[in-house]
Amino acid sequence: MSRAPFRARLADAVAEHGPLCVGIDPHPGLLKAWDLDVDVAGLESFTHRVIDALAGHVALLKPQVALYETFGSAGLGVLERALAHAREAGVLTLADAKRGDIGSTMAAYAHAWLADDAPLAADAVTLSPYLGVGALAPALDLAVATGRGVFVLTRTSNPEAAGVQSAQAWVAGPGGSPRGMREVAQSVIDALADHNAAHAGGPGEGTAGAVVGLTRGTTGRDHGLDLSALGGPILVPGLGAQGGTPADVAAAFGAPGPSGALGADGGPVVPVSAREVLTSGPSHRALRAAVDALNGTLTG
Ligand SMILES: O=c1ccn([C@@H]2O[C@H](COP(=O)(O)O)[C@@H](O)[C@H]2O)c(=O)[nH]1
Repeated sequence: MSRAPFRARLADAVAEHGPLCVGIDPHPGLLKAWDLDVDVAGLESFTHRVIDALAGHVALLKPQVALYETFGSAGLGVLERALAHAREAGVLTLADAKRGDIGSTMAAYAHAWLADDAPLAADAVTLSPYLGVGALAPALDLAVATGRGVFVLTRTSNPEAAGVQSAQAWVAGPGGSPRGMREVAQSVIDALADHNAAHAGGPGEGTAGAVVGLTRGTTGRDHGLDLSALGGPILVPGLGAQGGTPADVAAAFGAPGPSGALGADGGPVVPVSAREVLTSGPSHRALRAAVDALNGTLTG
């Protein structure tokens, strides 16, 4: 099936609804707070309620795959039906699966989340680059072919990540040309930028997005990364429950552009909130009000 590139579809959705991505994170405590049992039926009710409340109201929904996997095959069944429901309701989905493996196994992960005929296909998937960005090629290639997207972890929002992601490494550029010493997180951004540059103006334009977390060391622009050449969307987790604020988003990524999308360099920049929005549920009206309030402050 031919569809517009994910980045263009995301930019349109952000222009229509605002930049916020809502995480669907059905933690046991949230199920209980919504008066649901902590079982597969509760998981299903919670998930479909979020989709019914927010489809047509938010740019992107991000189900957290771990919270479905924990229920085994029945939980993955709930996720499969949820992704189909979201597709029918016309809202973009990002499966937060953080996959990454050697190339031959990566091809199976890529098919699972990004192929047209895959039961769990989403509009985009999160990937981990710590087996090498090159090992992610099957996912990047399939995303280009199917008009889907990937978001690769670069600087995550958790404090434990600094030791690996901020380490200095000697890295080669395209074709083995010397690039020199780089922070690991920046070297991942550089590789994603190379991928996007190779597809500029084509059907895979902006396929490679980056995850740049909000809360660790972000005051002003001191996430410390040069995102100017990325040419893809940026997912910014850490808003709300992890302590990040809309002011931190603006300080780190710049003021909203004319379409309401944050960030001048590439983008769109899509801040994520799960628990802060979800604790306002289960009423549809309250969930929408929480999204409106956050989108208002993010673009205000
Ligand atoms: O660096 C990262 C990458 C992913 N996440 C995920 O985003 C949500 C955040 O949930 P909140 O309730 O808004 O804190 C969650 O699914 C994380 O696994 C992240 O937080 N940081």
